[in-house]
Amino acid sequence: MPDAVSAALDARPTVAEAEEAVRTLLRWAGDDPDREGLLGTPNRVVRAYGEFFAGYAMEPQEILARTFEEIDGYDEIVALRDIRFESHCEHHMVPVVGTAHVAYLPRTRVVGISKLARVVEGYAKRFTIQERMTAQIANAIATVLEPRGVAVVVQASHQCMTTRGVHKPGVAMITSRMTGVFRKDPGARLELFSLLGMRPGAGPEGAC
Ligand SMILES: Nc1nc2c(ncn2[C@@H]2O[C@H](COP(=O)(O)OP(=O)(O)OP(=O)(O)O)[C@@H](O)[C@H]2O)c(=O)[nH]1
Ligand SMILES: [Zn+2]
Repeated sequence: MPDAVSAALDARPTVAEAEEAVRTLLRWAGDDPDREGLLGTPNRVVRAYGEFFAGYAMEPQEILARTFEEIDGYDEIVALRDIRFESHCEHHMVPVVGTAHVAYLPRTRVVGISKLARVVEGYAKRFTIQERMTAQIANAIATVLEPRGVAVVVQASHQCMTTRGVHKPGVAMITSRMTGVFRKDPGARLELFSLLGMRPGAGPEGAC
């Protein structure tokens, strides 16, 4: 875990301090935190934050640690498509919701497929930007599995663009990170896109 993240985890405020911060924001919004309907809200928000930001306590590289080597020479792409995730934009602290496609070309070992989805969760459940999250997912898989290549494609809708600011609903942000053969070999990339049901050059389908 990067030192800055683990230091921040160690220095977490108490529940009471976090609840007080929510009361301050309620007052900033123009409401009265002491009215009946809002009395339980600070504690609910603090518990919701525990879910939204569970990724800070996860170590995605450890999630990938259990691998299987008995694969009888399997040397084709392994791909997991449409992994839904919920994240939060680090600039506005509002939701980012989307899907990730994660693929790799194994060298000698594979990982349990649920672990790929857990790695997405581990990086999504933080304050982040989509580019960094995309790179972190790919880097973790590349580092631990040492495959011949990793590909991560993320498509998401950012509420900071849909519910405020520029107000552009229906806009999808698409990011990708390719390593190894997927970066170097256009044939491998084409095969990947065909497995994922994507046509190179075509527009994205099903924007969130
Ligand atoms: N590259 C990138 N930008 C993001 C992401 N999430 C949010 N943003 C953008 O971060 C930028 C922050 O810009 P600022 O000008 O500092 O903030 P702002 O005044 O609230 O900007 P507006 O959103 O344009 O109202 C905005 O353009 C957001 O759309 C992300 O995952 N990646
Ligand atoms: Zn934002």
